[in-house]
Amino acid sequence: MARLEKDPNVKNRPFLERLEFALSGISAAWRSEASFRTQIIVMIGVLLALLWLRPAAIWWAMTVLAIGAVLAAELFNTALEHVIDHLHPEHAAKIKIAKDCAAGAVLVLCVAAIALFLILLMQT
Ligand SMILES: Nc1ncnc2c1ncn2[C@@H]1O[C@H](COP(=O)(O)OP(=O)(O)OP(=O)(O)O)[C@@H](O)[C@H]1O
Repeated sequence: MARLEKDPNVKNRPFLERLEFALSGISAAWRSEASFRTQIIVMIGVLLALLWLRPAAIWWAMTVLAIGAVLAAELFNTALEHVIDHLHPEHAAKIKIAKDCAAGAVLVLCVAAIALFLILLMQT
């Protein structure tokens, strides 16, 4: 297996190339994860609702943070799944706990984001 930390062709590339790696990760998650696609579509709906409701700037800031947190957690969850499936494709009780916890982290942030949106609706 290639050791990436010693490979000058992979580590510490220029900013634009690292940006391309990051966008490629987002694109891979979009293609492989139905939940990531659902979250993005829901988030677009939430942003359209904000455009219509025109709440105070603080609500925009909190909503954008909540959206970013949910999508970032889903990307971490997807990253973890890929690493685990590559390193240990077999069924294992510990892997179930690891994957369930990662999915639980996404769920916690989704519930918090939904709660934030409901509070916003009650305030406007
Ligand atoms: N190798 C494994 N060993 C034990 N349980 C596993 C394993 N792979 C998956 N599971 C179980 O199946 C669930 C779903 O698996 P996985 O996370 O790979 O699929 P997913 O549909 O992409 O999930 P998510 O909606 O969280 O992205 C896990 O949360 C875990 O409970």
